[in-house]
Amino acid sequence: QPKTSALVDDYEISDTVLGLGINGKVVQCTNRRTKQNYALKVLLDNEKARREVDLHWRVSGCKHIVNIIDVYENTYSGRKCLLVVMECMEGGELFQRIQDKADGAFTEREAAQIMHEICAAIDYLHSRDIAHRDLKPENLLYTTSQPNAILKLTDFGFAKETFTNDTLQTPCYTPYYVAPEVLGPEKYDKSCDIWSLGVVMYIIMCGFPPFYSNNGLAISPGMKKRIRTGQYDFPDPEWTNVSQSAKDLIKGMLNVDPSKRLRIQDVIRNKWIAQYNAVPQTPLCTGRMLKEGEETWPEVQEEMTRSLATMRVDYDQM
Ligand SMILES: O=C(Nc1cc(-c2cc3c([nH]2)[C@]2(CCCNC2)CNC3=O)ccn1)c1cccc(C(F)(F)F)c1
Repeated sequence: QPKTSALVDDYEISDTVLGLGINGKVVQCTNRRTKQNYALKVLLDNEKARREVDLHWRVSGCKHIVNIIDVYENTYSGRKCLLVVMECMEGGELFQRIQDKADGAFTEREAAQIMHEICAAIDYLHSRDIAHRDLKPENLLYTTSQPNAILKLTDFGFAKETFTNDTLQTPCYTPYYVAPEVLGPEKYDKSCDIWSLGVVMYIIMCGFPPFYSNNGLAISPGMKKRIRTGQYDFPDPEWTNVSQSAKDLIKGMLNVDPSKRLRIQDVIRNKWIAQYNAVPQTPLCTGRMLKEGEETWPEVQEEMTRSLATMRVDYDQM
């Protein structure tokens, strides 16, 4: 039910560009009446954009998902656009906030609390049979730069419904000739999100990614193999003081076999996440490592983007 009145009657669009999404550009805008700032995502109206908006709108009520305020369907220079007005996340990206902390101020307990927030968003999606499929650092934003800011997930450009047509799965209806792939190929889409959760948690705990290409290319053949075979470790000294339960949780999320990988219910029930307030306040070196790796951070983002693209293709073919 997008509005067909002109967005510009209600909002003034600023030329402050907040970022580029998969399907469109994000700029700041201001409500003419309330003078409140919002983020505006401009999408060319097509099937992909309709799916993004529809899925995002469905889950917009979750506390840890960026809320949609309004959607307009306007035509600009003869092109139909979908204009998505969202709450303005003024706290910036997750890893920028961790990097800006004073040295030694970021502890394992804070890391657990952050993971709890991200898991709440993924649990909200997966329990509604929606997979995000693009969970990565630049899609995790804070509401404000205050200490009590809330972390939220954004960009539903690759989100997908994962309903397994379980009507066929109940024994009385599954005709013997139904091919296995008809019974729910989508079951692996959710495990994409769990793998991403594992990578994000690994970086939160130490400030560098578990997988990286060592020859400067965005994705070296070696890196793809290391991801498929789960070749990563917890190198000292950065990981020396990190709890075993945190390491075990990461192992469960980075399991190379998607069918053996933890489900979101397993993750949020895990003690380290469920009782994040009881996690030891061990200082982590994340902020320092993020600062040291600041110049190569765009490559880390690029590698994660490519790994996700490969995984989406692979899982769609399973
Ligand atoms: O980005 C900001 N506010 C924001 C941004 C978004 C947002 C939506 C999407 C994105 N951002 C990205 C940008 C490129 C990286 N991926 C995410 C692509 N896809 C989206 O769907 C939503 C709501 N408020 C912001 C606003 C004011 C100040 C600041 C800063 F803190 F940087 F000063 C940031």
